[in-house]
Amino acid sequence: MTAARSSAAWEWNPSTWRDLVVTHQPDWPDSCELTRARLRLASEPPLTSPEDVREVRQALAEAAAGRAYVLQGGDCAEPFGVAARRGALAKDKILGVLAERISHAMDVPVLTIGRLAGQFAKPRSEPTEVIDGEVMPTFRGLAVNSPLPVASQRVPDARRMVTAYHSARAVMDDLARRRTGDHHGRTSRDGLSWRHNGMWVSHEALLLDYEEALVRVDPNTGGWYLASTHFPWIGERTRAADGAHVEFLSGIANPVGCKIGPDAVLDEVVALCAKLDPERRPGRLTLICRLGAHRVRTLLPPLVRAVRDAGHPVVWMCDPMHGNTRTTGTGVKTRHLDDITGEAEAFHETLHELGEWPGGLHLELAGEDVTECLGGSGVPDETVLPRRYTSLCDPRLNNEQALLTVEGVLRSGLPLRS
Ligand SMILES: O=C[C@H](O)[C@H](O)COP(=O)(O)O
Ligand SMILES: C=C(OP(=O)(O)O)C(=O)O
Ligand SMILES: [Mn+2]
Repeated sequence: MTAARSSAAWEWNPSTWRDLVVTHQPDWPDSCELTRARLRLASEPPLTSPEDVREVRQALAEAAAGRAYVLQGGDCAEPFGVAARRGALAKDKILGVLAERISHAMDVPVLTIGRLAGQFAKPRSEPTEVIDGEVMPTFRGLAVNSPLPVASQRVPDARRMVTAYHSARAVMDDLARRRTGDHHGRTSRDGLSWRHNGMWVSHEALLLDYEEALVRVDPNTGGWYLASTHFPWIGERTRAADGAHVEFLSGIANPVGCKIGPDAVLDEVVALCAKLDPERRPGRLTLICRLGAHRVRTLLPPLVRAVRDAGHPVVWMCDPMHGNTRTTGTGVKTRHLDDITGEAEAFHETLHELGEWPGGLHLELAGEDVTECLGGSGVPDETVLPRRYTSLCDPRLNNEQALLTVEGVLRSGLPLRS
């Protein structure tokens, strides 16, 4: 941290993160291409409006107050182009079905948020991998490199960030067209459901060169907002309270999320909350817990108490995917539906016991009949996994598995709104 950062006169701007330690950024080999990409992105139209960002924040405040539930889902790593557009519509459809089911059972409005229109960058455990005897950089999301198992294609290419933006924009345009054709009205609360027509969107704010270039000024308030998405989140690997990612998200007006994994230290989480939600505003901060099926009952209570004692009115959301990833004997990354439903159920029960509202569920789901996670009628055992395993990164739920996860949550004695 520089001396300037600790002084009271320090003021945030979209590039103050550059003074801090930044992890999980690609080693862009061509700095001229990087500069060109940043300038190009900075000149493009925003993908979201300050009004929409405010509306999502208000909706999340309802979830923080126990009056709404959030359903967030989509790919681990999003494809480009036509596949992204088809995928977004498939996700909108399944999230809508799940939201109706939850809303009906819980008697609360459900806010749906896609993991899309920007979910193009991945933090990885290892910088390299060996494929057919050749060492190559790991795939880090389509905004960085190609998933093809060819070493030259794995070199980071900053021009991909511009392609990512255009892919996201095509998805946003599709969703906007869908919205116009829908007669329910925005975030309508008629009937049991509360669905933003065409979904709100979110992604992990990992690639800070991309995100910085898409910060815009809200002409009504003069403040900054992130125009690459409605609801950015920080991943488990980049949530250091004094790190660059937290600094970056601390200055934008959007509601923000942060993943919390099993290694989180309570003091760190409290420091993180202080930095991201200094005004303790409902809707500003969502903690997306991914603790693992076998540890959630032990780890969640002290976490909830620490955040509550610090006075942050967060949305408590459950990600039952990332704490439950396994690799099969043949090297296939998968997740067991029993672990996923187990963590989701335990999360909801534990929050209920603590007198807190379980505010939502964060899923990696395909919206298609994939065979990536184990369980349900379609994927009874590991031999089925290779049949339709199309994920670019982590294994996603198919529609049946997603529905079974939701039914598990609803069976877990989820408290009805008081
Ligand atoms: O979800 C995304 C992460 O990038 C992923 O879980 C890390 O996976 P890895 O251990 O295969 O790198
Ligand atoms: C990388 C991800 O999760 P986490 O940061 O929780 O590991 C993800 O959501 O794809
Ligand atoms: Mn993932």
